Amino acid sequence: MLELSSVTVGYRSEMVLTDLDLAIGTSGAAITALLGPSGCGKSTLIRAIAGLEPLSGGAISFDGEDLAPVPVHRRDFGVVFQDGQLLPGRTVTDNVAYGLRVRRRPKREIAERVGELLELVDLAGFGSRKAAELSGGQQQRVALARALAPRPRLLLLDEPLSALDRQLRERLALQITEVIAATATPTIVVTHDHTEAAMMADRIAVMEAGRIIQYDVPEKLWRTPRTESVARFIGCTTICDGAVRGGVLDSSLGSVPIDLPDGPVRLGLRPEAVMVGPVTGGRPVGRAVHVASLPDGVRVRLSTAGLELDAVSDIRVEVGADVGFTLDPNRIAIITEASIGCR
Ligand SMILES: Nc1ncnc2c1ncn2[C@@H]1O[C@H](COP(=O)(O)OP(=O)(O)OP(=O)(O)O)[C@@H](O)[C@H]1O
Repeated sequence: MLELSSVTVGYRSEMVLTDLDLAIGTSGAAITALLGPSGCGKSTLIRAIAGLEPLSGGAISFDGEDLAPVPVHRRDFGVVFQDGQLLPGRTVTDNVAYGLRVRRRPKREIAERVGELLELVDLAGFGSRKAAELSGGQQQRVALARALAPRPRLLLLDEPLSALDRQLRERLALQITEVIAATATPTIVVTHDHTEAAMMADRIAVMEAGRIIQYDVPEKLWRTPRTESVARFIGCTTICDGAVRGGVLDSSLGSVPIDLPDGPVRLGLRPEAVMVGPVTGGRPVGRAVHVASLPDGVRVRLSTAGLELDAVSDIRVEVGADVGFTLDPNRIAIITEASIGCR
């Protein structure tokens, strides 16, 4: 178990992490994503866990051992940064072997382990190539192999995919999770992309302004974001209040059956939770103010009940037309810390 209690870290007088608490299970190949907007302190947190930033307050422990007196190289944590930080003029083999050489492992063991890892990251046969001669995706796979070579007890990945193009990112995200599973290494991966977080992680810790505000399995995070800002961060573009009575949710955006106890609720709506259809009796109506044809369907911005609402559509919609819409109760997010108003 990695436990952070009241962790505070600052640069000069400005505090970046303030009283941050988080407990992460570290058995097997569990992957935790650290998700949050740019500048919220994700990299600072990873660096603090790795021992690269001193704490101004609080404590970090691993399996009950306080890490304060344990220097970086004794923590047995593997770290991969955004740009891999390989030794560019050295071979792939030298790079992967680096951590084993500094630990003075026998030559034969190093050769075997390097071979095993290059196989695992799909770079067998690349051992004698210079790191600088590889593509960005290949370099990140070498960095992953290098971090895993000494069998770390925790792997820390700081935005390992952010320098790569989207298609490659998705492929590499899956490959990284396979490698982590094969080596059974507990991992924390930093990302600002919630889809990437869900592709890779078993649990997601959402960070905002130097604190963890929610730590949940992905399904729970999508369905029940704790605050409006978490809801917006995971893609809800409209926040609206409603009330449940007798299994029916009523709001200014219509009524839908829902499996929730009676009482006021606050909804977060992603475009996928709002489906456009023809204007028929009983269905709420909105005016299309913007229409975009995306690869996975038509996205419509509706003006209705004094607010703007993003929706998806299977039918052709013209800007300025009135259309009907319905909420999909299975895709609505229910914000657990409620207050009143629609925006
Ligand atoms: N070495 C440093 N010296 C001074 N301030 C720093 C330093 N490193 C980071 N900061 C500041 O700390 C805050 C958090 O930065 P950090 O890199 O931890 O955030 P992040 O969530 O990882 O952001 P991003 O997603 O953009 O990488 C920012 O305001 C940043 O400017």
